[in-house]
Amino acid sequence: MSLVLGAIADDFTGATDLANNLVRAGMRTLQVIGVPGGELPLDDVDALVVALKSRSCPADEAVDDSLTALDWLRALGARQIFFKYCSTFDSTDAGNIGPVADALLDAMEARQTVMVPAFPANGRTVYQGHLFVGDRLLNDSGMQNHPLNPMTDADLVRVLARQTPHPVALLPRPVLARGAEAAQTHLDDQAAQGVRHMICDTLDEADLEVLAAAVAEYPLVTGGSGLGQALPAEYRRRGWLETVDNAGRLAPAGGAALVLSGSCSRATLGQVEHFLATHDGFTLDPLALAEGSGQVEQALAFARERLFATDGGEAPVLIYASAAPDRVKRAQQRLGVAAAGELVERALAGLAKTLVAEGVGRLVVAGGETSGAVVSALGIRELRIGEQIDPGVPWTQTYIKGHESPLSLALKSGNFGGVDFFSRAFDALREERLP
Ligand SMILES: Nc1ncnc2c1ncn2[C@@H]1O[C@H](COP(=O)(O)OP(=O)(O)OP(=O)(O)O)[C@@H](O)[C@H]1O
Ligand SMILES: O=C(O)[C@@H](O)C(=O)CO
Repeated sequence: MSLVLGAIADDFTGATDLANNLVRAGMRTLQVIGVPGGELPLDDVDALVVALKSRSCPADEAVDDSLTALDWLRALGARQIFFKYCSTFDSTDAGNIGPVADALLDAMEARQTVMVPAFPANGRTVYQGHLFVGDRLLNDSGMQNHPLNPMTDADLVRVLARQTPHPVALLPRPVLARGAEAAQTHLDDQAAQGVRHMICDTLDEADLEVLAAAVAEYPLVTGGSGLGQALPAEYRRRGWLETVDNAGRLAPAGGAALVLSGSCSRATLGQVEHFLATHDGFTLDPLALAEGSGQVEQALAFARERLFATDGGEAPVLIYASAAPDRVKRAQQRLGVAAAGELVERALAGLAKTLVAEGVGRLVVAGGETSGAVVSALGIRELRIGEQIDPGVPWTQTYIKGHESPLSLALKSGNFGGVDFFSRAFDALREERLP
């Protein structure tokens, strides 16, 4: 069968999150990093997810990269295109969700798309167009302090209207409650009135199923990974997708275990604190990195001593720049937002490169931008998606040039994962190795 879904994700952890849900719904899924230059083995692939780093870059760059990915996916015959962004709608008034969605619609000559950021399994729901994280409105969820794209407005119709010159409207819950046909009729009516972008209410999995049934034949859908969980059943119903066993099997894992965290999201801060209660950690500080005070070398020495010394144990260690909002703000005021972020990303990416070359084989990275930097530094082009650790975060595997064994990699979105995620992730992988 041919490629069913081609997805364009605006960051790395977001791509993995979507790929994870597709695998769990039975689609054999390959995640590629950027648009690949050469041939890919696509015989047994139902969905391809292209991971871009286009969430926080200038809008014109995000548009160019997304259009390149679109051309490639359409040339491979993808039946539907999915523009994946964050379940917390991470963007600024300059974009990039609106400009990218508009450019994709134009290129596909499609009249309308849906915006479905909700991921109920992770507490992201939308009601009356307002995005909630758990029981908090988006702007009161911690996302108002995001280092790169603070989200200070939970009304997504209003947020998106600032990013596009085209009309934006709502597909409200009462319509969804009447089923897929009612939803379709509402979407059609709005399209006939020239509404290009439909923000969709979503309270639970049942709403996602209704939405998936209503939009499975749209050329372009957009949103979080929740919609990705519901679409495969619709593809199967239409005879586009075979049923396969275990779409996410990986090879056994090995090598030293390391966690790198550049995420300052609330969930990550809790995970860092929890991990440090029982494991060793090393703090990176952007101000010290800017002064060139040798922090990266110290972090390397710290990790080598614990991971590779002959009497070193199996215990994972953590190197992190994750910090509370006041510390992040202080660094940003001194260095600038982008420069502070880049310093940290560069340091963590460099550490990943060196330590993987020296024997780290199991690596957890926290933060979407951070994951992007690490994956680029490691030269990773493709990831096979495996077992889920927590909703939205699977183990993945890839082969690094010059290494015999695969690198097992978990890319954790900032706000995903239980409080014990960092230690539990490795337990989950170790269990997989038991006979
Ligand atoms: N102490 C710090 N001071 C300033 N910036 C920091 C600090 N620590 C990390 N950063 C930067 O903050 C940004 C965090 O973004 P990142 O996408 O990695 O995490 P996140 O937003 O929590 O994750 P996600 O995008 O998956 O939700 C990165 O650019 C990182 O380099
Ligand atoms: O949708 C989400 O919340 C995540 O997949 C993500 O994009 C965070 O970077």
